[in-house]
Amino acid sequence: MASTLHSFASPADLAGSLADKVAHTLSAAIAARGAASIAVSGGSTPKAFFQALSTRDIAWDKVTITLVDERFVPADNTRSNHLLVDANLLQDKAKAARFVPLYQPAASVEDAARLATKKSAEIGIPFDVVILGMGGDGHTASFFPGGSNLAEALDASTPRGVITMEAEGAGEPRLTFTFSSLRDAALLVLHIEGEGKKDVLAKAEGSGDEADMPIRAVLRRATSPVEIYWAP
Ligand SMILES: O=C1O[C@H](COP(=O)(O)O)[C@@H](O)[C@H](O)[C@H]1O
Repeated sequence: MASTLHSFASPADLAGSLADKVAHTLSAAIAARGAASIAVSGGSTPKAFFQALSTRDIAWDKVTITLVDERFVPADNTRSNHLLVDANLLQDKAKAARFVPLYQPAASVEDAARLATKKSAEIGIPFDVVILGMGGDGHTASFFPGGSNLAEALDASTPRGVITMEAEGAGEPRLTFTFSSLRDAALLVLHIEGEGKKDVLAKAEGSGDEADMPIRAVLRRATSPVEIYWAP
């Protein structure tokens, strides 16, 4: 599926414009179906976007928010993506939204993945909005190069849901939605910032194995157009 690059003069400009686009998409879904869903990424990039989105006028009580991936750590851990969303997105007007966490206080990360799959199945498919990030190693969500379950995660025939991932570059064991869960969002965004990530994107757009740069699976095989939002 084709991708479109949207470039902005600054991260603040990007955050405002992406917040407007997402708010519009969520509101359209609410008008059509009475509910809307969004799966967001963690990491350092989305903070300003989260803060901008939280101020937008949406019927937030009809919106379900979840994460595309999470570390197997509780929500009070400083590395938790849930904590980032709590502090920056579930604020202001967006306080009224429902949040479905991927982390579950289970005995193992595998048990947590099963529970997260069950709970997230209630959200409805496909997601209205998916916001992906990308690491310097070409990972997206928790699709890490060398990841323990990477082939399963990227296989389009793997059922929708949450699986586990362990990888050298990942730190803690991870929980991640599969590629099949994310590829068909009504609005599928790749949000990246900085010249370094633009170079990584250019490399990913070239030839090479998906396993080396898993973002390639999204760029090559997503069934929705990929809207790339970039600022220096
Ligand atoms: O590990 C993660 O990193 C990526 C990218 O993070 P960033 O700090 O480079 O913006 C993120 O998309 C993913 O959700 C997160 O778990």
